[in-house]
Amino acid sequence: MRVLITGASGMLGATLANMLKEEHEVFGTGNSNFDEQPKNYKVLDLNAESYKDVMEWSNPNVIILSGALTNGNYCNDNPEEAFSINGISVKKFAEVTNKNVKFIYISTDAVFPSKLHLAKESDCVSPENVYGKSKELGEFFTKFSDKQFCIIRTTIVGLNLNSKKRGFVEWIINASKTSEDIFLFDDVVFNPISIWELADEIKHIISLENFPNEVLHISGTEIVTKYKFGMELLKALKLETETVNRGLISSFKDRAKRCNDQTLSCVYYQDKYKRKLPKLADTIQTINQYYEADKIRK
Ligand SMILES: NC(=O)C1=CN([C@@H]2O[C@H](COP(=O)(O)OP(=O)(O)OC[C@H]3O[C@@H](n4cnc5c(N)ncnc54)[C@H](OP(=O)(O)O)[C@@H]3O)[C@@H](O)[C@H]2O)C=CC1
Ligand SMILES: Cc1cn([C@H]2C[C@H](O)[C@@H](COP(=O)(O)OP(=O)(O)O[C@H]3O[C@@H](C)C(=O)[C@@H](O)[C@H]3O)O2)c(=O)[nH]c1=O
Repeated sequence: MRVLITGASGMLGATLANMLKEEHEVFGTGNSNFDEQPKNYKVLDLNAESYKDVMEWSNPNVIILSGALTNGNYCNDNPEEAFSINGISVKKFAEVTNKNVKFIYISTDAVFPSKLHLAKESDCVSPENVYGKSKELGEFFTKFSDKQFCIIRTTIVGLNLNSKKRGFVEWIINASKTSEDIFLFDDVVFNPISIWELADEIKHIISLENFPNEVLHISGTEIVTKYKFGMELLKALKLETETVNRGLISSFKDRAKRCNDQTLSCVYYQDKYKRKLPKLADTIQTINQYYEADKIRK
């Protein structure tokens, strides 16, 4: 299959491109070039008027829409840009593709409000910040396109293949290595899945004879606070935990509102598709495996 992945310079997209290339012809786009970029890679600004060149080049059977503005504070300060990149871009892809092309839209727990614990696919969305609202718009254009679609809501953790980037996990690791004090939220809960484990699920979904055509929650099966996650991660990686402090999201006033309950129920997906999603220890073990492999490579 020919698979186009947007956000292929990002944390999830770069790993997806790497893992899917074993079975598919993969084409990736991102907003900038990077040293580790895959073979078939082009810069495509999702704000651009036309996506024609990229569509002619990749001619995909499946498009994985992973490209997004993910910085919640930046989205709040720049709502038009956030709605354009995270939402309207999906409409533009729908307009330049025929109805046989399948869409997989990567969405987020942030479409739900804090008051929902273990949000289900059938629960009403009600985002609390611009980032969440812009992802809700992306879901809308995915659902109401003429394509077969799968919207995956998730909460991911992992390492960046793109050495210019640094996410949540790298932030915790680097702080430990440089003895920088950090405050991890002990009042925010989530059920994380690693990018490699999620990529395996996406591989499975692409291989299905009957494409899902629905919203699916795909994440880890255990709930932790961000603080506990950070501590468990550092212990597994045999790194110092001394500079990790308990923080409270409620004391971070100067930023876009975030939910303190980011949990997603993955029961429907596991039951219907007969899949076993990872426990926290599996997810941390997977990160450890890629972290060690990276150390050896470097
Ligand atoms: N990280 C998380 O905690 C979670 C993420 N998600 C969703 O998962 C998906 C992947 O997230 P993640 O990999 O962490 O994101 P990253 O922030 O790591 O990567 C974002 C990607 O989008 C690209 N992008 C940003 N702006 C533009 C633009 N104007 N035009 C084209 N491409 C652009 C970036 O390109 P460039 O590198 O050039 O800037 C990059 O490739 C997203 O859709 C996100 O909403 C869902 C739940 C949790
Ligand atoms: C989690 C956390 C963040 N922070 C600070 C640093 C960090 O750069 C900033 C933003 O936190 P996060 O990166 O976790 O972003 P945040 O917007 O909270 O998390 C989200 O990410 C987006 C992309 C999603 O889709 C959501 O599902 C969600 O996981 O807040 C802390 O100081 N302590 C913490 O424990």
